[in-house]
Amino acid sequence: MSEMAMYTKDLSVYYGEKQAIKKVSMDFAAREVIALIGPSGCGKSTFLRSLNRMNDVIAGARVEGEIWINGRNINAPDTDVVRLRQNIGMVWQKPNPFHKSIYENIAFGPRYHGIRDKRKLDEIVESCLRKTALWDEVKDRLKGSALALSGGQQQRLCIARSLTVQPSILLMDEPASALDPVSTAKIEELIAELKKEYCIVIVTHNMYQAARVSDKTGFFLMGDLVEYDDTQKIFTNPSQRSTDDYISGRFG
Ligand SMILES: Nc1ncnc2c1ncn2[C@@H]1O[C@H](COP(=O)(O)OP(=O)(O)OP(=O)(O)O)[C@@H](O)[C@H]1O
Repeated sequence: MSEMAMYTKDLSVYYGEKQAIKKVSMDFAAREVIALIGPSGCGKSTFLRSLNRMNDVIAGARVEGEIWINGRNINAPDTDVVRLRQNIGMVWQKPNPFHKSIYENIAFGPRYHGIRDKRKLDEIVESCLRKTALWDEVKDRLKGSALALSGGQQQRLCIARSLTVQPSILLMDEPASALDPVSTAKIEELIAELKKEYCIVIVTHNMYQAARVSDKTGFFLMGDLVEYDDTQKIFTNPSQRSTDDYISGRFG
């Protein structure tokens, strides 16, 4: 059996009276890519955000149920959310590098967590940029502004930034939807490479992308997890009629 990175048990999320996620139980294996798909408004981003407690900062949002990582329910009130977010990195739809140099974007997190030694920081910067295949493209301009990079490079920089604090899980909310096809292909190659080390949960509207990059796929509809299975099964022989309708483009 594959090693488990995380699982949810009866996870529900409410915005005020409205229930956006309905008792979702889902497991995520280490070193696998899990795609979350479904029509707009079905709750994919809400579910993803709850996995590293980002919904805590949304006014009116309330989370019920359990999320287990390393033998702890991270929804418990005594969870150290800063440490939790070290373990679970997040990459957003729109690249959001800091208005700082390429080097500082990567060094920021480790420095925040107490690493001061310049040689150690240099090592982290190089290794994270290598992991995201950016090193050769930027090694001669580490002091240059991150904002001068292309959109695709900025997104890979943001992925590199999320790796600096040694997470085991990466959450990605439509990481390539703002990028051109070549940059998208690079992000997909990167995901295939990163899954050797990390569990990656990705929300995508692009079903071809889900089919290309993921091992397992979860189909959400109106806050319910309708079906969760091997990606190949979901895209060739789903068990539920609504999954079939969605992947065949009959709605959504
Ligand atoms: N901050 C919020 N306050 C109130 N309701 C919200 C909030 N964020 C999302 N919702 C509602 O929760 C439901 C799920 O939204 P969510 O953004 O998670 O869906 P999604 O599947 O990710 O959609 P999309 O694919 O369009 O990004 C929707 O009905 C949405 O209107």
